[in-house]
Amino acid sequence: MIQTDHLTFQYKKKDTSFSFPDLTLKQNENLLILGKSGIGKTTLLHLIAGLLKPKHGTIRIDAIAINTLSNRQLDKFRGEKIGLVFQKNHAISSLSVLENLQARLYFSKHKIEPSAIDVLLKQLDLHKIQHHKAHQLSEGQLQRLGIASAIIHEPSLILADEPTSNLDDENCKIVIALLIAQAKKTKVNLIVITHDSRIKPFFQNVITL
Ligand SMILES: Nc1ncnc2c1ncn2[C@@H]1O[C@H](COP(=O)(O)OP(=O)(O)OP(=O)(O)O)[C@@H](O)[C@H]1O
Repeated sequence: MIQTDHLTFQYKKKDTSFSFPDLTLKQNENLLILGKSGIGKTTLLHLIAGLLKPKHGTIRIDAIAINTLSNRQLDKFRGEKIGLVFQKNHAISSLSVLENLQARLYFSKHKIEPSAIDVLLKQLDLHKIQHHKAHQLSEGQLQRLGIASAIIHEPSLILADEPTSNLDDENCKIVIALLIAQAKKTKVNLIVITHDSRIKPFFQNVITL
């Protein structure tokens, strides 16, 4: 469950201030946030992820007002509860697919059954290349590794920043369907921000900034 109230933000040394519409997502609900380049989509996603602090307003995730947490509490909260899918891959290039996932799990301190890693590798069609180093992977494989890394620790919120903008139509559909299926399977909220309107039909809740 996510709720934002009267969120505003201003970057240091920047005149422009952002004022965001209130968002409410019940358990299992997904949201697509559209908007033209520079409107503040990534800023909003980073506020929800606790990577930025709002100037005013509140962000509640599972009833916890994250803007009241200390930086240390926030790091812990984010590591455990939030799965971030970035536009660019953040895989460690010298590690294999499997090692990247194990590293993500290690840092989240979350324990899962070893068989659950296998299941995820299969679901994301990464099992045959699980021992390949990240630097050997294609863009599509890296994108799927990015999704696996974002959800391996079973977060309660998945946030995806432009997950499809570098993908062709077919891979765009595959990636968005995977994200939605994963969110449904683990009964968590999914928020996607993009200017890629191809993915609009996949979402019931859509807002444009
Ligand atoms: N760290 C920063 N410091 C100062 N200004 C920033 C910073 N990050 C972003 N901005 C500015 O804030 C505005 C909104 O940026 P943001 O990245 O949130 O937009 P966006 O809607 O996600 O854009 P895009 O679709 O191009 O990624 C832009 O004008 C950008 O230049």
